[in-house]
Order: sequence, then structure tokens, then C-alpha cells
Amino acid sequence: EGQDALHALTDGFHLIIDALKLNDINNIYNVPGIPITDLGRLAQAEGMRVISFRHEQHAGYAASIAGYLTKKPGICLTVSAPGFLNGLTALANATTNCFPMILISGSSEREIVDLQQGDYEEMDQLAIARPHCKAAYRVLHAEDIGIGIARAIRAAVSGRPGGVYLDLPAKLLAQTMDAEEGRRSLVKVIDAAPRQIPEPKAVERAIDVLRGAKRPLIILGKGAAYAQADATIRNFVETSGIPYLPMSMAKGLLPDDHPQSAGAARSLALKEADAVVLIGARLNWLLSHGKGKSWGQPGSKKFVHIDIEPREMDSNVPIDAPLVGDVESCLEALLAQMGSNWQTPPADWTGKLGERKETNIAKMATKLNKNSAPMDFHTALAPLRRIIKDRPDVILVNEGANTLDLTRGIIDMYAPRHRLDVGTWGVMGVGMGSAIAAAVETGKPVLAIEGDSAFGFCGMEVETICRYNLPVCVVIFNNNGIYRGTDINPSGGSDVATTVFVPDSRYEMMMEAFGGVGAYATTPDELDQAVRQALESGKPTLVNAVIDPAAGTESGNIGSLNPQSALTKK
Ligand SMILES: Nc1ncnc2c1ncn2[C@@H]1O[C@H](COP(=O)(O)OP(=O)(O)O)[C@@H](O)[C@H]1O
Ligand SMILES: Cc1ncc(Cc2csc(CCOP(=O)(O)OP(=O)(O)O)c2C)c(N)n1
Ligand SMILES: [Mg+2]
Repeated sequence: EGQDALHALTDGFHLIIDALKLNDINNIYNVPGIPITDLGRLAQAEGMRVISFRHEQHAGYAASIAGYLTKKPGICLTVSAPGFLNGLTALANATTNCFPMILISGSSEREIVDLQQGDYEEMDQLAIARPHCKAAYRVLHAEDIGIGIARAIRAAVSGRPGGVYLDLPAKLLAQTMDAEEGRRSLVKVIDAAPRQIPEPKAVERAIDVLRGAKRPLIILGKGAAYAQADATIRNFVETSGIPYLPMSMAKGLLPDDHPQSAGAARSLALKEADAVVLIGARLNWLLSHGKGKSWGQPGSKKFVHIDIEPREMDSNVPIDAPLVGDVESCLEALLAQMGSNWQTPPADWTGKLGERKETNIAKMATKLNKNSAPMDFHTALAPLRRIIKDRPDVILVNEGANTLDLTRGIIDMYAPRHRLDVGTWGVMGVGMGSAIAAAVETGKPVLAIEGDSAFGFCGMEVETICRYNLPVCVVIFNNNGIYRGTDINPSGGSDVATTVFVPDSRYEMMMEAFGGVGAYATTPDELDQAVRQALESGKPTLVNAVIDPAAGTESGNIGSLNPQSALTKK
């Protein structure tokens, strides 16, 4: 009867797994180790997909992108102290970007931590996590696991999505309890992210602003992409006839070659608009806080702001028509008020933007078509731009400085949530975790266009990509350095400058080292061929694209943020 008695029991390990599966969470991104190695093994044994990384930061980036793509919290599982701290960067980044994820970390026993008696990897993780995430919980008793997981899920996805920390002391995992009681203790979360309906007066106020506008502009942010309200968003843009600007990760909500896209006339649109509709986009540094010369005369614009977070209103400039609610509910309410005889914007506004767009697109075309040896960013991006147009199903991952800015402006996107990049924090190293999560969660081919420095933050995960044989093609824009490869050590000493790397590094050999395909491309044709082959084969591939080390500018488009020393050289 010993076996029967055991069958009548469950334990912490299995309650966690059952609670996640009960809530339709089937993937875990982790790095094994004490005390959670067996949790990963048992989760895999119970049919969950458990992806093991080489560093917790990338498992965390993967979990955050899984959350962004699925609207279910991505799960990152780590060991205590150092593993938890490695994951915390990704948890803070997820919270900053409003991506839903849960960082689950094993931890030391309370009675030892609280007396600071020096446990293995001792750290008061809950206290340390709290300031860097949306919510943080600890579970001490097996019967509380169900409610703990439920609270973490709801905190991650309700309202403004974000990162949640769940602290599991090692002893919890082996705790046993009656299996039937355990089953009853689990909670299936009901309506985790309820719709937030806007107040009718707020809708009327917004309509009034739009009716009175002569030069209206819509700005779509990654909150609109996250909402998965694609048809409603397209319907609102096209019914209103208002020109729109997509922020980086909102590209593809409408195809970038859409007639109402003002992307190629961004500066003119921001400067001259007299009414701006922000949809899931914050007026933060990425939009110069809604102030300064790029926004024309102060006070020259009225703002409609759609956001699920009420406190976002007036964060940077006064908002004339705050519209608090989820994107889908807000746009449906606006569409209902606009009726069938909505006046689209005057032709002189849309015409002026159209002309500027044509001029700028023509200018870019000349840069793309020139044949340069070695390649520069434009001539390398020309074939990749064509490839994404031919294969709009491919998910694009992108990071770097010049590599980020130029790819964002040159590669048009045609489908929602198909461009994943450094986001609000501009953090380097998100590329491989993002690529792995995109491949695992969608099954689609992934093209990661990486600066050589950016790749350096996450390059070891190419082994992870090979181990799971994921359809990821990494293209490194190898200009031998951070921003470029030509800086000289000003002291004349033997060390190289602080921003340059080993010249002509053969990164593609890293992928070959783990059984993937390596390619070395010095011309646009070689780059085109290597990438098309990778997308055809679906094999893990790394293409080392040689870029002129002198190409590029410091810090890409945001060099002005760099403080400059006022002192002359000593
Ligand atoms: N479903 C949703 N409905 C409305 N707003 C949302 C939704 N999901 C996220 N948001 C909001 O979207 C905004 C995203 O802004 P941000 O990350 O600055 O976008 P971007 O960088 O693309 O401009 C956040 O303020 C967040 O509260
Ligand atoms: C975690 C972190 N540490 C440092 C930095 C600062 C930085 C911003 S961009 C960048 C790399 C730029 O070089 P790269 O070769 O990738 O691109 P390119 O311009 O094409 O040469 C760094 C180091 C950031 N943002 N995040
Ligand atoms: Mg570089």
C-alpha cells in the first residue's frame, strides 16, 4: 500500500507544473541548477516545452517576448541569487516595455536568509525584485501554490502588462500534500486581462478634437501591436483617413507601404500636425517627450491619448482628450461615434505628406542601389529589404546602433508583431532570446539582424539555437566595433581603442562549431544568397556580413544623448 499512499500525494514540483498547465502555459525558458533542476526535468516529463539557455538573461528576454507575442505571461525559471539576478535584468526590461512575464526563482529558506546565516546562494530576492517589477510574491506552503501562480498570471497580464517575480524557497518544492486537496487548491484564472471600456464622455471629447483637426496624425505604439486588435486598428486608421506613424515594434500593424503611412515623412508629420492620436505609445524619450523643435511650436497641437494605464496621461505634456481603456475598446467606441459621414483630413495635409514621402523614398533608393565594396549599411540592407518583402511571414529581430536605426527605416514590415527589437530601454543583447522565443512560440522562420557588438552580448545562445534546431538566421553587420571599427587609442598606447574589436572576426565559425551553417558575405549578392538559403533550409545559420568599418555614426540616431566633456584634452 506504500505505492497507493504515494499516488494519493502530490508535491510542490507537480503543483507548480499543474498550475501552469491549467492556465494554458506550456513553455518554460530556463537555466537549470539548484534548487530547480528537477522542476525543469519534471515539467519536460509532464509534456511542457522546457528550453534551456546558457545564461538566464537570455532566457528572460525569451520569456518576455513570449509574453508579448502570446498575451500569456512568458515563464523564466532560474536558480537563486546569481541566476535570479541575471534574470532580473530581463524582468525589469519586460516591465519597462509592458511585456507580461513571470520570473520564477528558487530561493534560500526564510529562516536562514532572515537571520543572514549564510545559506547556499543566500539573498533576499523578493525584496530585491520588488522595485524592478510590477508585482512580487513568495509562496511558502504547497497549498498556496495554486493561488500564487494565479496571482502572478493576473498581475502580469491585467491592465498595463509587465514583469512579475515569484519566489519559491527550495523546501517548498518537495513539500507533499493530499493529491485531491492539491488538485482543488489549483486556480484557473478567469478573465485575466478584462477589457477596459472607455468612458463615453471621454470618447466624445476625443471625437471633438479629431473633428476640429486640419492636420491630424496617428501614432501607433507597441501597446497597439500587443493588443492583437489588428482588424479594429486597421479599420480605425482607414475609416478616419488620418496619416499614421508606426513606432518601431508597431510596424506591420498596417503594411509599411500603406498609402496612409507617414513613416517616410516622419519629421514633417510630427512638426506640422495640429492633432496627435497616441495609440498604445508613450510620449517618452523615443518621441522627444512631445516637446522641442521636432514637435513644432509649443502648444500647437492637441493630443488624444489612448492607453490602458490612466497614470500615463499628462506624463510629459497636457493631454486634451485622455482616453483610458484597452486599444480595442477605445477604437471601437471612436468608430461608433465617427458614423458613416466622417470627414477625412484635407487633401493639402495628406498631399503634402505624400510629396515629402516620395522625395525621401527616392533619396533612400539611390543609397540602396549603389554598389559599394566593402558593403555599407545601406547596400547590405538592400537585399534584406527585398527578402522581407518576398517573405512577410519571416519575423525580424534587430539590435545595434546604426544596425538598429538603419534597419528600422529601411526594412518595411507587412505583418503585425513581426519586428522585435531593443524596445523602450534600447537594451543590447535581446536578440538571441527574442529570436528563440519567436521561433518557439510561432514556429515561423526568424531573421535576426545584429550589430557585431549587440551580438556579443548574447552570442553563446547560438548553441541553444542549434540544440533545438530552430529556424533562425542570424546576420551580423560586422563593422569591427561599437558604432564603427576605426577609433584609435588617443594615448597612442598599445591597447586598441575602447570601441573596436578584433578586425574581421569570423563569427560564422561559432555557428559551425555547434553544427549550424556559417556563411561569410562581402557583397550584397553573397548576403542575399546566404539568407535566402537559410530561410529555405530552416537550418540555424549565421551570416557574417562584412561592413565598412568607417560606416556609421556614434550612437546611431541618438548621439545627442551622449554627455560631452567640456574640458580640452589634458
Ligand atoms: N491592450 C492595451 N490597450 C491600451 N494600451 C496598452 C495595451 N497594452 C499596453 N498598452 C500601453 O501601451 C503603451 C506602450 O507604450 P510604449 O512601450 O512607449 O510603445 P512604443 O515604444 O512603441 O511607443 C504603454 O503605455 C502601455 O500601458
Ligand atoms: C546592455 C547594454 N550595454 C551597453 C549599451 C550601449 C550601446 C548602445 S548600442 C551598442 C552597440 C552598438 O554597436 P553594434 O556593433 O551593435 O552596432 P553598430 O552601430 O552597427 O556598430 C552599445 C554597446 C546598451 N544599449 N545596452
Ligand atoms: Mg558594430
